[in-house]
Amino acid sequence: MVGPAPTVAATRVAVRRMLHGIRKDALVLVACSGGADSLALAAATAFVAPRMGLRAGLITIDHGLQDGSDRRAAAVAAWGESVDLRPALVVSVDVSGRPGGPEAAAREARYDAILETARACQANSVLLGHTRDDQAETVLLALARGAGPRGMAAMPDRRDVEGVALLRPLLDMSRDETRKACAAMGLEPWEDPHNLDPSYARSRVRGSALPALVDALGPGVVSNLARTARLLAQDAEALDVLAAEELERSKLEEGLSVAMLEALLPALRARALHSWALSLGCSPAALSHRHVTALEALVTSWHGQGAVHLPGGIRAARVAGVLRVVTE
Ligand SMILES: Nc1ncnc2c1ncn2[C@@H]1O[C@H](COP(=O)(O)OP(=O)(O)OP(=O)(O)O)[C@@H](O)[C@H]1O
Repeated sequence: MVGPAPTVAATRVAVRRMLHGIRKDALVLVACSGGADSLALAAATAFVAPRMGLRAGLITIDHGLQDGSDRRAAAVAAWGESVDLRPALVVSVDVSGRPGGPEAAAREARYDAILETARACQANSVLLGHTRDDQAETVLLALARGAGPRGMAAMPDRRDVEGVALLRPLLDMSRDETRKACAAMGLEPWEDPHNLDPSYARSRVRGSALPALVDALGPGVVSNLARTARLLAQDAEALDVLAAEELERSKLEEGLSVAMLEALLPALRARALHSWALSLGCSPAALSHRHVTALEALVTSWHGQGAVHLPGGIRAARVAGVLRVVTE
């Protein structure tokens, strides 16, 4: 008997590993754009989930940004139904009026819709088709933007967002492998024209910067960048635990002890201040490196005068040796 092509088998193994331990009665949703990565992922899930006693459905988002995007989304959902991914849902999103560039706005609208839909249909996990190549591109972009170790830690293979687990089983596979898996299954992926549009930074990284690095340094660059993300994620996790302990120690009734913060190593101080700002209600998306640097300056400057404006209308100031929220 001839088994599946190696790339098809690899996607199935990756999905099986990720789904291992998920509650049997739970619904798993695959987020599928119709592109090669998420199509290979959806096909693998359709194969693996019933054999593991799990129910799996599909969600495809119509961003409404291209002519015919509604027809394409409907075709992806119809394919999902045909392979027993049920429910197979099309969700249309409005990307206008969101902060950031068009790419960021579409991503934010997509994640909001995916999480909302998952909760509405009581799916506690969503599978996403990011590959090693996506991970390498994210690391390069974060490096070039000075996003620091947190940004370069890129995408975790698992992240829990208020009761929904976002799972990325294909992070160890290459885009080339997902293309080959689709071809081996006779599936025709959709090519997103945005992926080639040089007005998007990620497209330029995908189309020129990363291939140039591979040319200069060899094909191992992609997996090395992905490995960098994993190593930084481990470091970030350890530092976050330490910073949380220091933050607790620095807490006073009316704010944070400046003396305690000053005594911390810079990496721990920045993390503690970041967590503190989040605990005050700043949104993670809006809280930038710039805000944290300004908070640090407030702590470590000789006079510690002035106030830092944080997202969400929050103002922090140093008042008599205490970093506190000020309302005046
Ligand atoms: N329109 C969409 N509908 C549903 N899920 C999506 C959509 N766009 C992206 N996703 C999910 O997010 C993942 C990453 O998408 P992104 O566009 O960043 O990468 P990609 O490499 O182009 O992925 P793909 O080849 O699957 O489109 C996809 O694999 C998919 O799981």
